[in-house]
Amino acid sequence: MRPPSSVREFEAAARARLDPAHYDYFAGGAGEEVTLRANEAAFGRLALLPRVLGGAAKPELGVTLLGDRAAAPVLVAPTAFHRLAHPEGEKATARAAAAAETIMIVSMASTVAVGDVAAAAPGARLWFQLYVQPDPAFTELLVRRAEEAGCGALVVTADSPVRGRRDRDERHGFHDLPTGLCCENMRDETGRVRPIEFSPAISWEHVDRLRDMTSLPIVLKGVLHPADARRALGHGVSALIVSNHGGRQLDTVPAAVEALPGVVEAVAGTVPVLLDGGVRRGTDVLKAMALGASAVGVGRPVVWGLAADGERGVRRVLDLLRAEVEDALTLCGARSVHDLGADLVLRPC
Ligand SMILES: Cc1cc2nc3c(=O)[nH]c(=O)nc-3n(C[C@H](O)[C@H](O)[C@H](O)COP(=O)(O)O)c2cc1C
Ligand SMILES: CCCCC(=O)C(=O)O
Repeated sequence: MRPPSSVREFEAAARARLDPAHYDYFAGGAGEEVTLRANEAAFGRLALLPRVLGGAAKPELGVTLLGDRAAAPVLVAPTAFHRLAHPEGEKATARAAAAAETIMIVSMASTVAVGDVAAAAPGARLWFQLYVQPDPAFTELLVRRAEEAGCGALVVTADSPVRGRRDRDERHGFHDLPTGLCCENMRDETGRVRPIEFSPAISWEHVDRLRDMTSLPIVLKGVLHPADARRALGHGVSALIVSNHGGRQLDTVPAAVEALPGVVEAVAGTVPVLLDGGVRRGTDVLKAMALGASAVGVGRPVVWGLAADGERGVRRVLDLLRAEVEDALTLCGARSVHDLGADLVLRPC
């Protein structure tokens, strides 16, 4: 059979393969899914205003983020439970990310322990995503595991003081991983798997504690308000990810790309600003970068690739997006992803 030739087709292929409860877990959002829809729709409303006669034979797509090089400005956003999508789970995703020469942010809720992900994918550039746990000693254990696995950054998710309310999961009664799968990073010293806890009282002090705990760069994920972006700069944060968690946390917040310009303006070039949410095409990547993002993350597209065809599927999703970015860049008359300015994008009035 012909391999899918777009992220959309990968989603259809994944849907056909997955248990409906698992598809809905991956696909769904919080509440009325207003934000989930908005993430993609907002990219559609932005028009590109290309330049002509300015291209390069081989446009520059590579970016360096916190010392890690990515061949294209498309990272693997952290998503949980990859073994629900494919038996090889995060190992397959990491191998594909390594082959595509991009950075994978491993979810704390991975179904393969971060050390085993690293061991399975030599050469992979991994960052580790953390939900601060109410037990500080356990949080520290997770940080040490990420360090030992060779992760290059700690991505602290700030948009989830509680888990978002997702009707699709309620409808299916999907609350736990099936027998045989678990969040492997959550084993304590005795090997017992702890449940992931959310921390309603998570605060800037937790970021300070993490800053004291590790020399890894800290990336704050889930920032939408410019005032929070400014505040983060005073807490030793090395990068920000503008994200609404793919519409899975607080519903009716703005689309990620709509919140991006305010955050970019607030940090004024002091730290890189990344974006995730709704990126499905190379043109979306260009729009985000024109509005000031240093790179983007993709969540569901990677899961669709994994569910459709394991490592090969993820590799193809990442390669497709890379090829689309290259194509769009050339059609926009730009030589490099570093040359894009806000004048490339016409915003609706
Ligand atoms: C199935 C799924 C699981 C996710 N798990 C996590 C997670 O464990 N940690 C986290 O910080 N974000 C998680 N996210 C949010 C993603 O990192 C990212 O913000 C979002 O998927 C981006 O939107 P996109 O799916 O439209 O690309 C998850 C998203 C999805 C769809
Ligand atoms: C306990 C795992 C949470 C994963 C997550 O962040 C999500 O489903 O959005």
